[in-house]
Amino acid sequence: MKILNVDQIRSLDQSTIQHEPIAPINLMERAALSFVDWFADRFKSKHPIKIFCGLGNNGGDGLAIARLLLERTYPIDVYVVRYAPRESDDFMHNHRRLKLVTENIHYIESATDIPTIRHNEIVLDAILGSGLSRPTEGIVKTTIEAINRAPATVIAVDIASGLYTDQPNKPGDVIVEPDYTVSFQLPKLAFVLPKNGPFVGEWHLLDIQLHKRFIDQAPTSYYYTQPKEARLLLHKRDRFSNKGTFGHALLLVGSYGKIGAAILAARACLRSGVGLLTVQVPQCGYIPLQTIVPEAMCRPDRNEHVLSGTSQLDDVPDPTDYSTIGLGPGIGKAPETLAMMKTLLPMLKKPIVVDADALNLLSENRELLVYLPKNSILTPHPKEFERLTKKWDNDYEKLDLLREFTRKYGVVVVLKGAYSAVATPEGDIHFNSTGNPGLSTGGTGDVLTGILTALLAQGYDSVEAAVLGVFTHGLAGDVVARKRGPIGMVASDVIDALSWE
Ligand SMILES: NC(=O)C1=CN([C@@H]2O[C@H](COP(=O)(O)OP(=O)(O)OC[C@H]3O[C@@H](n4cnc5c(N)ncnc54)[C@H](OP(=O)(O)O)[C@@H]3O)[C@@H](O)[C@H]2O)[C@@H](O)CC1
Ligand SMILES: [K+]
Repeated sequence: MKILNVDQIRSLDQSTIQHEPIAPINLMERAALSFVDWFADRFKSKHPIKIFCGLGNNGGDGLAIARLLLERTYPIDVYVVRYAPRESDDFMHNHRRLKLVTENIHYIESATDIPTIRHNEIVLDAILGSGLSRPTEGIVKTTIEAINRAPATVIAVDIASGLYTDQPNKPGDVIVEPDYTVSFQLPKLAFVLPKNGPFVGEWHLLDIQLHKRFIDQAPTSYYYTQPKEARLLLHKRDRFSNKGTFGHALLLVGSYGKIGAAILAARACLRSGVGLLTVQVPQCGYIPLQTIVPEAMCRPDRNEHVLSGTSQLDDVPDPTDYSTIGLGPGIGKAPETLAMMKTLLPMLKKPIVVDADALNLLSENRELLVYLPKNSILTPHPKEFERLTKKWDNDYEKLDLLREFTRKYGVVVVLKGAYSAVATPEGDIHFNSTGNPGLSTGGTGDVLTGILTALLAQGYDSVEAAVLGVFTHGLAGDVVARKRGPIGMVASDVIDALSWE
């Protein structure tokens, strides 16, 4: 699913009006109706609802919603925040219609007009929407502060008032902090950026049938991976295939005290469809690996405690023996392991997966970055990515850094976190839609490395592997969280819940 910018959203609105065709006021009515359907489905008991409206079309939405809620016998009070002398046409139209059916319309011009909001009430925030052009101030700011202090449930219509759709807010900007954001048709970039968490809450999209052809043709570099799209990436298996068809992966993983990482990556790799798997671990990992993961072949390293590259069976692994390599989980940063990377990386010709301490070794030895084969997948969490690049001031700067890095080295970066971002060498960014806070536990990154290594070994293109792998990893996390709650889950549960259907 595409994520469009604020100008495109405005043009999409116009394109729908022209091509459907539909009158603007009827499009607003459709948006309000879908909002009220969503609301009535969720909030069955008729708690008092306070609807705060601005003077633009977001306010117009609020007024239309108020009328439709009244029709469904919800007790409503409307508060129009009069911050400017002019209202939008569709605001005025809905204002006239609402005045015909209720007297519960109040006007806020100064702080004393702001009502007390109680805990059993519901607040709808329709003060400012995607038309935000400057920080909130004056009576708008004071009203937002009152909403944020209130113990009520707050629902933002389209987007929280004061939050920019696709540009950074300044620290100290006053923005509504909703429990829910209910928006229309397409996600906004603001919804998937970590620092915006308090200003978005749980977000939902309502389909208001905006012009499909416009959306299909609109250029963008931001995407949000939906289940349907992820499923389309999955390769079908031929009845006559054999284990050779699905590749032979090599995992270079583990060190003394971190053999668990090796085992998790290996198990996840096997559960993600790899044909054959060889795991090279330091000698101390040989017995646990062979015992716990009998499906994998094991190359014990000559070194007892860390990976040095040379194995007891033969010398440095010959990359041409393998479809791909997964490098990093649990390897530590020993000089022997760095030496292994220095020997191995220049020998590589096909994309590999790089995670954890392999990333940290790369950030401490940046001259090695150029040896990463094109389209390799790097899976840093934000701190690791910061070490590879530099500190950023806000999430938008982080996205720029991501794009700069993937273009420069021709690699795919999976930046892990809520809505993990898959950044491609072409500069596109795919935000993931699955996953939950339960995945922030030791070992889940090792599981992801195993998954991505398996997909590359099976011949998936790197971007598709990253998008599908991250999606499926998050989905498995969601299945576990539903059963145990996010608090009770561990990385092994995620492997057990992996499903490739
Ligand atoms: N597009 C779609 O697909 C659909 C859109 N719909 C709805 O339309 C909404 C967008 O409407 P909108 O463009 O009228 O913008 P909105 O935010 O209501 O107000 C803009 C006004 O506020 C002003 N203003 C700006 N910043 C300010 C500030 N800090 N403090 C005070 N004032 C400020 C700004 O002033 P200006 O920048 O012009 O000086 C302008 O006058 C969208 O969010 C959704 O709810 C749905 O109905 C249907 C489908
Ligand atoms: K709003």
